[in-house]
Amino acid sequence: MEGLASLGTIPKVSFPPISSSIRRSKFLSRRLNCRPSMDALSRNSISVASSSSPISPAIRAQQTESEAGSAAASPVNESEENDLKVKEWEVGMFQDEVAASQGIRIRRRPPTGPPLHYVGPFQFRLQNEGNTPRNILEEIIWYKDKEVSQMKERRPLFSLKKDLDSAPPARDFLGALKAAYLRTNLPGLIAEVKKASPSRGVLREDFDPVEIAQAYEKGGAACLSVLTDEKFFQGSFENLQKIRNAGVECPLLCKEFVVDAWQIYYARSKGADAILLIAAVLPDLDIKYMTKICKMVGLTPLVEVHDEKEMDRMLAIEGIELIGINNRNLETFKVDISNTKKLLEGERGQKIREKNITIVGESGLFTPDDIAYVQEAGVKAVLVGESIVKQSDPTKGIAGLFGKDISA
Ligand SMILES: O=P(O)(O)OC[C@@H](O)[C@@H](O)c1c[nH]c2ccccc12
Repeated sequence: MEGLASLGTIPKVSFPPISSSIRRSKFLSRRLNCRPSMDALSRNSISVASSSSPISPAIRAQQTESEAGSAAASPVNESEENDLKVKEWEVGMFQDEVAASQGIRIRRRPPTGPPLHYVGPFQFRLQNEGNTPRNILEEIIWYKDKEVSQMKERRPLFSLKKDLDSAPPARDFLGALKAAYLRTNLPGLIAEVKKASPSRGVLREDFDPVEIAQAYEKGGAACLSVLTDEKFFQGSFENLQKIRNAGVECPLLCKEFVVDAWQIYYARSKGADAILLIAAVLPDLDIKYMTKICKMVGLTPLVEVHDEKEMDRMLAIEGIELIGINNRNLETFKVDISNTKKLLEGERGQKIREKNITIVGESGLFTPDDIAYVQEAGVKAVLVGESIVKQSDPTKGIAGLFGKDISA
């Protein structure tokens, strides 16, 4: 399992009963709104991931890469295409099972609708219970899944990779946070360039991302976080690029909802220095694989957790150096800064210190007392948006947040 991230091939298994293969193909054709060929229907041995090696978007990115490479040389024929689609369906199925076994409630994409012959009350029931997102995070993730697959079609991985050489060099995000802590004896600030959010609406009407970024830098921010999600947060990759190209020296976190390793390459190509990975969305294998991809391309992964279970999962993974504790529950929007304290207490806190992991307190921080509270709890950095972005002068907003000028 550990080595899965680096493998180029996926283990082959056979579907024992031919009928289940046919069922899957039919099911898939409904889901994909296409008809699988007889070839795919009659095959009882196709290449899929075995359930002992749950495949993730991470692996899909690898597949995309090799698919992209081979597509140029030889066009994929119909039966191969069908096999691929069957495989994708299998992959999705295992992904949700694996995620659920790790306590992840967020489903990566809507479950397939009811079989076509189901009518009347069944359709009604299934639509409400299955195919509607259960909360805002799930809604964002389902949308992101579609958005990313469209973006991938326009910019396949192999072409994206070529851009990495010409991307502005990655800077040391974690190093900047540590240096700020040493310099000020206060948590290093990741100041967020955030126009709006689903829970708070528009935070700032006159939103000039570069001006805000420069004001944050002037105010003593160690790093910046730039929302790139357009639909729910009114952010963009254009903002990220503009800030980077304007010469802002603070390392930049790409604040995204990552569901596919492709997004990591994309963020780097746009000049990001770090990227968020959300444990409530990504199973362990994705986190492991994606952290490796991040390191390969020079991005610092910031892994976000919001409860004990997610923290324990991340503490069991080797090589994680930066963990954010979100005080906002992304499923309910409830904000409670005592969450940071709760997750750093007792043995957990001990383990975090032993592993020398830097903890970021995220969300709902407004006053010097809030900062002191999370610092006391053990954080060495904070991620702050609303309270500083709303100030007419965000530079002063930072001084207000810390109760003193931290720029010197
Ligand atoms: O505006 P606030 O409450 O200071 O929060 C900032 C940041 O923590 C929040 O925007 C955030 C934390 N994790 C996220 C994941 C996705 C989108 C946004 C977030």
